[in-house]
Amino acid sequence: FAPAAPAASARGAPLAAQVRKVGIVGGGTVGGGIVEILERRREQLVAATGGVGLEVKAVVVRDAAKARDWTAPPGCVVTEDLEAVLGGDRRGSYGPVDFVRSGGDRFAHTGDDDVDLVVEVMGGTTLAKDVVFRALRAGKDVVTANKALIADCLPEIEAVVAEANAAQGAGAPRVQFGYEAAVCGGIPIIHTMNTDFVGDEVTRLRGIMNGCTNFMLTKMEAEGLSYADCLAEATALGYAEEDPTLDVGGFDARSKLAILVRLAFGVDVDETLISCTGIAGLETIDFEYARGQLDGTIKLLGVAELDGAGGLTAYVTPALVPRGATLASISDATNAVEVASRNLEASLFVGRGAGRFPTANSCVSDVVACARGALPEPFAKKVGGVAFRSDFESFFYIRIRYRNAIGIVKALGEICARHDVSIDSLLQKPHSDYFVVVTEAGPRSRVEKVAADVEAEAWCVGDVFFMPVATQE
Ligand SMILES: NC(=O)C1=CN([C@@H]2O[C@H](COP(=O)(O)OP(=O)(O)OC[C@H]3O[C@@H](n4cnc5c(N)ncnc54)[C@H](OP(=O)(O)O)[C@@H]3O)[C@@H](O)[C@H]2O)C=CC1
Ligand SMILES: N[C@@H](CC=O)C(=O)O
Repeated sequence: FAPAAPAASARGAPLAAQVRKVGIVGGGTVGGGIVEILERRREQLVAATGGVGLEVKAVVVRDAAKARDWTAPPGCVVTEDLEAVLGGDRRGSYGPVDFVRSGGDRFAHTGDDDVDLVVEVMGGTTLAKDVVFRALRAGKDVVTANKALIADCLPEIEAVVAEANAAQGAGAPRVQFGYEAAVCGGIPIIHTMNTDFVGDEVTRLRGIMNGCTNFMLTKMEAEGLSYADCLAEATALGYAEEDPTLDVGGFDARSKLAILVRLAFGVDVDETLISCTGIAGLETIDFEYARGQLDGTIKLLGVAELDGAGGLTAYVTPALVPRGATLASISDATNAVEVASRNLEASLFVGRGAGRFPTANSCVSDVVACARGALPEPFAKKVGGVAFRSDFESFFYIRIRYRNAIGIVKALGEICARHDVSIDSLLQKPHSDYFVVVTEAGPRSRVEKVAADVEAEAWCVGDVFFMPVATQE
């Protein structure tokens, strides 16, 4: 596939010498944004692709009769029929590239209308998997924002991309797979990890990887809004997943972390083995202790680090973040990823992690790279010899609600001693039903045992909540 040199249009902008026919599966928050950007930036994108026009031929939705907050461009159908996008076989070729002038600067194909680039932005891991795999097997490039799907079956996707390329035959273009939007929305972290760290050795990744929950935590802390109100607002703004349990349960961040682990460390980790705690257990009192007693705030973090002894730990959890740490200042739907590495030492990537245009922007970047035949290989090579460990070490914050009794501190001390957990400090706001224990550094598994034993005490009310205390750097 060799794009021809662009000609100039009457308005001075380059004209499409060839056309990539794009089919989008999903016309919601992200899909609508992609349609809008491709239309708004049509001429500039022809220049960016080196003369290849991007024509959206079909947008597949669940309910074609539903009113949309975006407009289908001329020549594009909005349909419930997946065949409009998946039909046809593009193996070995991108098909005819002839076009005729059809009005303005828009060009239409004289040949078949089979889509040759599929953008999957419907979400889910069942039908979406069929869409992605079928498209790849038919020799179509695929761009997706679907981290749940990638984390769920990354090795399978890798195999299907390889299979699709083997079927292309000598001299035929590569079948490309792009997923920039799948991790941290608008931050170009996939491209960066795939290209800019190849000569480096990453030792730690730490970040805020879910926009919905960061938006919620920001609102809960700053405005004292309820969990339910914050989630409703995040949903209205297009940040939440169709099933918001994925956001608030930490699972969405876990999927993103699993993908980054592969790119940064060359290790495939079964994401279900990654310790994952969401934000549902947090209470107003935790923000009060974080702010008042511990000079910090609370963020949902994804962390992955080498332990220096051939092991890799990874986890998703709310964490107490010191006020002076960079991550403490990341608010609303913004995401941030800190990367510690041997050559670059400390790098920080910050940007919008969710929402229509930040996410659609990443999809469009992938579409343009596909049109230029320039998407890098999707997944960094695997390395051997790194063992994944699901337990991890940290200082911990443990919040306990209690009813008054004699000997609580003694009992707590005995429980901690039993599980080899060393107490750094005991904190209590005056006249509070709660107290907080901050531990010295130790494994999470021991703190979990302390929490279970405390919950069994007659003076303990409800569940014990615990989270790591993040380091400043
Ligand atoms: N929103 C965000 O900020 C981000 C989202 N993502 C990912 O992007 C993907 C899409 O998210 P988003 O746009 O927010 O989701 P939406 O729920 O807003 O949109 C989903 C779209 O897919 C369509 N759809 C769903 N099921 C089917 C089906 N069975 N057949 C045909 N069409 C179907 C829906 O059709 P209909 O409209 O008719 O119901 C809708 O148009 C997800 O994988 C998500 O994780 C990634 C990064 C950020
Ligand atoms: N629900 C996700 C959307 C982007 O990935 C989030 O809030 O981060």
